[in-house]
Amino acid sequence: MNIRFDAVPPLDPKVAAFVGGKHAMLIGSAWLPAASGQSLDVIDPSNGRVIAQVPAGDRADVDLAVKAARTAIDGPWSKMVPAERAKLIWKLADLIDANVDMLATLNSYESGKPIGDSRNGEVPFTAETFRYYAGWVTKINGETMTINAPGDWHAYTRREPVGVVGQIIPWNFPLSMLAWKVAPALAAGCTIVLKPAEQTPLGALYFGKLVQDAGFPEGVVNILTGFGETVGAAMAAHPDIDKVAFTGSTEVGRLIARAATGNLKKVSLELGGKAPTIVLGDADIDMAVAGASSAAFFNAGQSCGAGTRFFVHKKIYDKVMSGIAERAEALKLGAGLDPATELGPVVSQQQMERITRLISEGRNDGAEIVTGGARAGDVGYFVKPTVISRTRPDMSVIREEIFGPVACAMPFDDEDLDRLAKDANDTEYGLAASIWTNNLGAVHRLAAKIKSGTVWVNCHNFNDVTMPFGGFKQSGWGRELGEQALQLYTETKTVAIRLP
Ligand SMILES: NC(=O)C1=CN([C@@H]2O[C@H](COP(=O)(O)OP(=O)(O)OC[C@H]3O[C@@H](n4cnc5c(N)ncnc54)[C@H](O)[C@@H]3O)[C@@H](O)[C@H]2O)C=CC1
Ligand code: BAL
Repeated sequence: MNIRFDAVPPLDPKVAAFVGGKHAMLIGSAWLPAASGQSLDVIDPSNGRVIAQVPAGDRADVDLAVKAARTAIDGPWSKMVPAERAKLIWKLADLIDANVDMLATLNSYESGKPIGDSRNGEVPFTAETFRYYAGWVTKINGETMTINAPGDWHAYTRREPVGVVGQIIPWNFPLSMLAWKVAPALAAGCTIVLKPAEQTPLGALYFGKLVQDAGFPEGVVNILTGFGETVGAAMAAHPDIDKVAFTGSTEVGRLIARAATGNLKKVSLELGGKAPTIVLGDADIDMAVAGASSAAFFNAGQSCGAGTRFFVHKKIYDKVMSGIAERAEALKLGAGLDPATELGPVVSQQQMERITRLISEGRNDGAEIVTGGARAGDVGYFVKPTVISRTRPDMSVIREEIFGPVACAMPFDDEDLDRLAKDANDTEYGLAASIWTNNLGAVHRLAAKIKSGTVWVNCHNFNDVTMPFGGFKQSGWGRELGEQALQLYTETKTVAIRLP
């Protein structure tokens, strides 16, 4: 399997100037180095080279950013009329669109994902998310109640911003994860301390510049770079942060939930997944093969909704498996910035080692490696798109979130929907699932039985800003996107008035 290294166009001079410039954190209206003076390296995952250095903040920087966010929520931000806030959020969306080339390049450079996915998918989705929540600002209403008590009463609820929110995001979708958190929080009237992942801080820092260009009051959005164990942990434990929102591993989600008990801050968590992909006997095979391949290989499998446990009816199993393997072998591997790349590197050496370790465990446990099964090349962090057959429910490839381009499959021969749902639910996770069939009865019965926040039918990894996304079981707490995300960032206050 060849990896193209020679087809990366030179960086646009404006992008090169930003990447090569001195990076600082946005705190209030100032761009500051870490109080400790420390920095961390940002790596190009296609070759392992350092492309930039950003501040490695710690608790002192978190304190400063929280103060700035507190001042902003007590100040001009809370006094701004909703329509004015909506205009600012809309303007930010327009600036994201206007800077699509810069943002897409930064996104693909630091994460390794194909530039087409950033340029045509993630960045437009980011802008759309801000536009959608700009629309909500003027529609966050309370209710009036009819009271069950003698006398005259007027009772109503108010929806108020939860306050200063800490938002900790991952590297797999650096810009859309930012938008899923920042946009509804701004719409609700909160102020924000945002921490991008240490692997992908550049897009978030450029976003900070756009926040300033849009004209947000100082301190409404603060952006801290640094490691999870320092900046992230300090945010989770901070006594003056009212809510923390996190996307990442279930392991860190647990740490955050524990740390947040200090001041009982509100917590929302979007964690791991191990999505079942159920292909029934009547499925359109071409559609299922294309969809299941994309479920496993999109974003190099670094998606919490990725399809990783394929349950395929025995009568079409060989056809589906050979179709997925054929597609895997045809994928063009290369740097994210090469426009022809279909599968980029995974984000880091650590992730590459984790993925290849799990593949080896699958092999040692007796699964069949149909294709792939190892690192690709010896430069950068590429993993061959891998198809693993004849897996068993007890294998670590089936139990653990792999977060790499790996499809694991097992056949079934009895279309007993209760049994299928039981197998699909045999995981600690419950984020997403997909069903491939034209049998409407089976669709609705399975959709009701599967314990996951999203069930896709004849599609996978389909997210829309209107559709709530989040997990059952150990996949998290709360729902992002749609109207439901506003509940994560608002408190309901009841006002009951006995009329004189
Ligand atoms: N649900 C999702 O979308 C994601 C799931 N993951 C899962 O996590 C696995 C490991 O990836 P990692 O990058 O190590 O995930 P992670 O959970 O360590 O990192 C995600 C974010 O959490 C921060 N963080 C790390 N430790 C923290 C702490 N103690 N307190 C507060 N914040 C902290 C990181 O700096 C980053 O911003 C992946 O293989 C995958 O299974 C990773 C990224 C996204
Ligand atoms: N974490 C939400 C988007 C995804 O990983 O699929």
